[in-house]
Amino acid sequence: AQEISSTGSGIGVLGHQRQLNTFYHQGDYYLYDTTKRMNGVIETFTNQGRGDRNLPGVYVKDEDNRFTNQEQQAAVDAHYHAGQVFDYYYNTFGRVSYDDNGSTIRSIVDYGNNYNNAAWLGDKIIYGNGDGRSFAPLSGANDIVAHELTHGVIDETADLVYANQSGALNESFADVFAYFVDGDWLIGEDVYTPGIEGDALRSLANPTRYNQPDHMNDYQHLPNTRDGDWGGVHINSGIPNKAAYFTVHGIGVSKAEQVYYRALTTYLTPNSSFQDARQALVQSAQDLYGESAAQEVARAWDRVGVN
Ligand SMILES: CCC(=O)Oc1c(C)cccc1C(=O)O
Ligand SMILES: [Ca+2]
Ligand SMILES: [Zn+2]
Repeated sequence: AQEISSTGSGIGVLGHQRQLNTFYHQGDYYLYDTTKRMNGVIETFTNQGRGDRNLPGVYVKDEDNRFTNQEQQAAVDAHYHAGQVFDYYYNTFGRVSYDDNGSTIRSIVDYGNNYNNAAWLGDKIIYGNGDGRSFAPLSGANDIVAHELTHGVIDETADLVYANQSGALNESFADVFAYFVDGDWLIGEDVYTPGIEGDALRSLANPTRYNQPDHMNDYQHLPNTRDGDWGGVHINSGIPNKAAYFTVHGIGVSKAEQVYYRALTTYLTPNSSFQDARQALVQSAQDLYGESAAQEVARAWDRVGVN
């Protein structure tokens, strides 16, 4: 049968026109992108609102290669933003997909019912559609897509244990690379509370704005349970997030992204603490850019009380 890669179009969650890499197969066009290097395929499924027992759901397809229906919007953005994040990691670090071995990036949208979450499940990403009040469909935010795929990168590199300080670092590195991809200090702002302008899930510039600590004096010792957010991984991440904000202002974003990538892929290990992260980042800055950059990174961590 004739099978060809093709270029389609679509409309995203916020009404943006998107150009899409699709695949023609037996009369239909699929959200299946084979244009990436080393056969890095990007494919998008819908779970049609069912739960995790039905993963990965069904391929998203369209008969005229124009994915313009309302119910296709979440899939359009999951596919488009996954391609953007693949390109970011390849163009910036030469990394081919989350595992640097060209693994398929598989996204599933329409997960669950009114699900206000997104998650990396080890080899796929799931996105809820939100309940329309707390969230619009979550794949509509490129920083959320970057955050989830970075969880994949982290698992394949430092593999930071998702609890307590290593877990807060896991969360922070996911937010920091989301910042590098999206370019602003807010996380999730494009889909968070669609009825309220200007707010976000988190802010790296002002963690306290969204009830996160930005200094060790306010580190929250919580139980390593689901109710304790695994020791506060989404709370205490405010401290390394603020250090990242100071680091970018110290050495600039182009150096900072190489320093963060080198720390993640060379020095950090599953049980790394905030202190270990400071050392890994200072050493990476020293390796790549010398003494003055290393001192700027050390200063950034001094300012959040991690010495
Ligand atoms: C920025 C993306 C993010 O934080 O996604 C999550 C949401 C919305 C709820 C629960 C967990 C996560 C996560 O990926 O850590
Ligand atoms: Ca953002
Ligand atoms: Zn996360």
